Amino acid sequence: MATENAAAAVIDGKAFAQTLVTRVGGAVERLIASHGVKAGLAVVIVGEDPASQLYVRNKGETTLKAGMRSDTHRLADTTTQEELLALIAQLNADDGIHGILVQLPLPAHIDSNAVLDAISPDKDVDGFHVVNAGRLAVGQDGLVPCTPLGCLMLLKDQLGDLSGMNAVIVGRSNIVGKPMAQLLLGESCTVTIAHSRTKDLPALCRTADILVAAVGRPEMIKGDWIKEGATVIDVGINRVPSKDPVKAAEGKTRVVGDVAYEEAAQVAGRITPVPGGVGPMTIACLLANTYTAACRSVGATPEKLG
Ligand SMILES: NC(=O)C1=CN([C@@H]2O[C@H](COP(=O)(O)OP(=O)(O)OC[C@H]3O[C@@H](n4cnc5c(N)ncnc54)[C@H](OP(=O)(O)O)[C@@H]3O)[C@@H](O)[C@H]2O)C=CC1
Ligand SMILES: Nc1nc(=O)c2c([nH]1)NC[C@@H]1CN(c3ccc(C(=O)N[C@@H](CCC(=O)O)C(=O)O)cc3)C=[N+]21
Repeated sequence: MATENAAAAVIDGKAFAQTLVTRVGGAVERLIASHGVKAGLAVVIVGEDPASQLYVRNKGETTLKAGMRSDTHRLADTTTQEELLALIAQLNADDGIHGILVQLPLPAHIDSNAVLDAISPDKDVDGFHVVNAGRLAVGQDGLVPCTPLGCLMLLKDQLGDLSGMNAVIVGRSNIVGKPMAQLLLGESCTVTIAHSRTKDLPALCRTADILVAAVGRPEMIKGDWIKEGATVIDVGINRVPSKDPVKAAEGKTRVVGDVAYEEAAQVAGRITPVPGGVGPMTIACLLANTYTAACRSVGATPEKLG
């Protein structure tokens, strides 16, 4: 039965992420004290996309906040694949760098898979290397993609044991949908992955106790697609014109998710907002992965953070 004026609990990813960054900072300090190693992250960005520049700046600032080394390599969009591969080889060989992130998307003249697979799997803090995808699939320790890892932390914090729950993931990308499915399967959820060819997506979504939206289409998932009381994780980051027509005409934008938040919040039990939900968790998990990689590089056991 629908409750009148029901409103979902808002999952505060921003606050959770801040706590996680603080915890990573403490663990980083202890690794310096015990092993003399300061965790270091290198971020590589090719080209001038303003949204990418913003993410890269946020990542750099948060990395420093956690007491880590943060190097940013800004390359022109005319950079050749060979030049990029040479930089990665140099970072792979650098003992002070434990994590390497190459910001996606890359310019069209560069083969992204070739670049991602050139990163040493032990430094692949994005978890995009085929070896880390394989480790996740077979349940071995590796590095897990940051966005799905952050979503899982929020879900476990909210719901505790996830076993037996029906999880529907909308989106099958290698960076979000597929690894999210592996993680939830690992938690003994019953997992369904939906995509652009899925039949009757609204009906499928209504079966979900856990609904993860990673589509890249602004506010596509409507309130009446959601089962009452479900937990909704909105991964989408979409820039749309500002609500104010004057500001919109000036080119001002706002960020919305893949879920129609206002109506979904009337039905869901819990929901992540955009902004302030999954996005900040992605950055916090990037730091956690860099710390984990730094520990493994010296044979230390990483502290449990999530
Ligand atoms: N918060 C964060 O930290 C991050 C947010 N994002 C955001 O998450 C979203 C998804 O990103 P990403 O996974 O890279 O996106 P991709 O574009 O790689 O994948 C989108 C997926 O959605 C599916 N899809 C597209 N249209 C529909 C539709 N009408 N019905 C059902 N499924 C559909 C596609 O299906 P098909 O395979 O059939 O084409 C595809 O599997 C984006 O908004 C992105 O900005 C991404 C990374 C990190
Ligand atoms: N190699 C690689 N790894 C990535 O992890 C990667 C990438 N490439 N390319 C781009 C996407 C996108 N992404 C985001 C990370 C944080 C926020 C984030 O912190 N968002 C805030 C602010 C949103 C805003 O206002 O713009 C929030 O949601 O609250 C968003 C998006 C990482 N990505």
